[in-house]
Amino acid sequence: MISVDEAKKIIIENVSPLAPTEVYFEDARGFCLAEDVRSDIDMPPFNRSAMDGYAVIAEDTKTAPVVLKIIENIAAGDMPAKKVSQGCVSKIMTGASVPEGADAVVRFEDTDDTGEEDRVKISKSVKTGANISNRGEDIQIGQIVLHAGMQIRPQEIGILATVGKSVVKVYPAPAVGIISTGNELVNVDEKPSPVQIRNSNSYSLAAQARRMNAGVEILGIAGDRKEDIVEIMTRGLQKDVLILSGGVSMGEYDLVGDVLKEAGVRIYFEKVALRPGKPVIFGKKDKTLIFALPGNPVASLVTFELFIYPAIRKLMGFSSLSRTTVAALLETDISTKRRRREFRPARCQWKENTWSVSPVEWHGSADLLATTKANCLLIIPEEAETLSKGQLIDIILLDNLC
Ligand SMILES: Nc1nc2c(c(=O)[nH]1)N[C@H]1C(S)=C(S)[C@@H](COP(=O)(O)OP(=O)(O)OC[C@H]3O[C@@H](n4cnc5c(N)ncnc54)[C@H](O)[C@@H]3O)O[C@H]1N2
Ligand code: MOO
Repeated sequence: MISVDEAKKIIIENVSPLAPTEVYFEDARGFCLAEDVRSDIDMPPFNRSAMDGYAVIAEDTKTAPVVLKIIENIAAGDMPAKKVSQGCVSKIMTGASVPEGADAVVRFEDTDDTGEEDRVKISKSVKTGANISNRGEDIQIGQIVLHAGMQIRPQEIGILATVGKSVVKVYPAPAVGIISTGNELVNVDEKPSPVQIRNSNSYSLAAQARRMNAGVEILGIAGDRKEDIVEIMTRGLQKDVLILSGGVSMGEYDLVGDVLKEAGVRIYFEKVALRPGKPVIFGKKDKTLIFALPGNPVASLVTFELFIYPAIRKLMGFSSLSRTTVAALLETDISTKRRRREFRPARCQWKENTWSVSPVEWHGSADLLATTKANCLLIIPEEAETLSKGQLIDIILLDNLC
């Protein structure tokens, strides 16, 4: 049996990024940029007022309070028409172009009314450059503003808009197919008999993959007969990633491993030293990555986050592949089972300048409801004999906000 780290390493070594594709920039959120993006403009594109006020010659304000003559009113988007000369000012709004001659802006709050429409009293002196953002101080024309490999978040979308890059090259998300196996499974809208259960794994797995932007097709339920699994798997092998759930342990009807081998899938591993999720298969056929996960819903959820998450991140061109892990203070003692690395549903919160974590009440690998109370997985190392309240422990954050 291999370790979690070895399993991850094998997966990562056997995944290559998908070929980049062009998308409209508004659709690029969450994807990894596949090209450097340069600016076609300076930002700001002109010397710009950062405040509503008066464009002045700083020298004229030295003797403030001083009364100066207003020669123009410049709004954002206006081209200034007049040069500011000694003794004169232009009224200017935030975002407007600073007129020739002016070298500072005095805020409205630092002026007083004179009672005359074309005169203003400057009550406070300003230094040269005050309240002016200089042309090109943020971005210079030709500068690389976004680098290949960056994740496109809302702020990168804004930069793409700023530099007029409406079509951008990204690594696409994979097409994912999901098959659940098991004679006991029924569809969501059916009432299970006393020996049946509803298929939940297909939907939680689909949601996990969709949250990464993947295109998902739920391919259906295959009964525990080789022919059933083979038939539905043929469709799944067209995908970039095929996920199967159930039928991977030691039972007489656990046929997934055999079916994969008979279909010519190269199997890299079939068991990993972890809890929950020991029986987990990773294989590959042509370009398709195949993950066969244990049927127990928490094992399915955890093995997705541990193994499929990094595989999809790599397909999508990212270099950071795993979910965020942080150290947290354990709030209770925990008894360990040892030998396999354990991942327990837990709840963390930011308290007194540190993360604190407690395991949630959990009845094992089938208890999916417990995970709805969790926002992280607490990691119990293979070798840990006991874990005590107050010690630092690694946790994997499952949500953006905890
Ligand atoms: N003799 C052994 N038995 C088992 C072992 C073992 O090492 N030796 N491992 C156990 C572990 S650990 C797990 S996890 C399970 C994994 O079993 P399978 O992947 O073969 O899964 P199934 O037997 O098909 O199902 C297990 C459990 O999960 C329910 N299930 C299955 N599919 C779904 C679904 N789509 N939605 C919701 N629930 C599902 C299923 O009804 C079972 O209750 O094996 C142990 N046994
Ligand atoms: O490891 Mo199984 O995955 O306990 O439930």
